[in-house]
Amino acid sequence: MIKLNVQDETSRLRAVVLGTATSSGPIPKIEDAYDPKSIENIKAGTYPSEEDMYIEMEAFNKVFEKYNVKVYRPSIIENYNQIFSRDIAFVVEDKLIISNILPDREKEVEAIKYVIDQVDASNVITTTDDVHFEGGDVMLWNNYIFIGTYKGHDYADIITARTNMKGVNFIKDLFPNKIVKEFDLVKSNTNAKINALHLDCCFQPVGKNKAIIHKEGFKNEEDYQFLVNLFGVENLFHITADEMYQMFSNVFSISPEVVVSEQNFTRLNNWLREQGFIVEEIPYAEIGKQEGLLRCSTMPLVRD
Ligand SMILES: NC(=O)NCCC[C@H](N)C(=O)O
Repeated sequence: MIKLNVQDETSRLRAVVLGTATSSGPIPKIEDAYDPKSIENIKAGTYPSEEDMYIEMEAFNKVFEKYNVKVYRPSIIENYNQIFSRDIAFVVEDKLIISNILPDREKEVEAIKYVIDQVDASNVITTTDDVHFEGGDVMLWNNYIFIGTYKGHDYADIITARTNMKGVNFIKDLFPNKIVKEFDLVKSNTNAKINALHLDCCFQPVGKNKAIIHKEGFKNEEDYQFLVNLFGVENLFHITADEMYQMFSNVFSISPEVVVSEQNFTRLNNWLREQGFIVEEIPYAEIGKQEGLLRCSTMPLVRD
């Protein structure tokens, strides 16, 4: 049995699901892609190859090995993209909540069934189809659960909107002891530089009191101000639209001291080191072409 425990974003990681690039399938047709950065790369002929993505994910896996983290991989579904494990389910305290994910990605859940089966069934939470959330939008931070959402009336037409207010309220009801704070995010189906696909695409805490943030990813200035007040402006690393596009906020914490980051994120990696972090740099830019990066590729099960 796996004894789930996740209380925040950065405590020492002990067990994690890491997605897989194996048999991720051919280059999708534009009409089958579900984020603007993938579409851009399909059009430009620069969509990443399975081989390149495999190499990047193995580099990530090596870092987990180095830190003795138990890694679970999804079972392989032939020709199906299973890279971004973060979104398909997520752990809050001792509960594993199965996402109602974008229908195009639904089969990804089957591939981690063998992991779900190792969790006490009373701690596995599912919900009805109208309640939407994806793990990239959900973040635990001490007494808070932060949730990215999209409140526009055109929600159903926005393929980059993955968490609705029914999803936010479901989590609120499930964890009455937590303060659930939702953030209305800026979305674009067509321009990745103005698309905060999930909360972790424009914001993420690191260490014990710092965070990476893209102000313009938040539709309401008050939401951004809320985070400035909570973390303190001196503890925030602000990223530009281009840096959001490169996915600077989607690094991944192995502990409050150790952050896995992309090797080309020079400005961020220097800041992290100045703050005293150990930065484990790996290549991940090919996977980044699908509008997800390191946090998106993981689903933590146990943190100390
Ligand atoms: N948490 C994340 O931001 N996950 C990235 C998912 C990328 C994938 N192309 C998607 O659109 O679902």
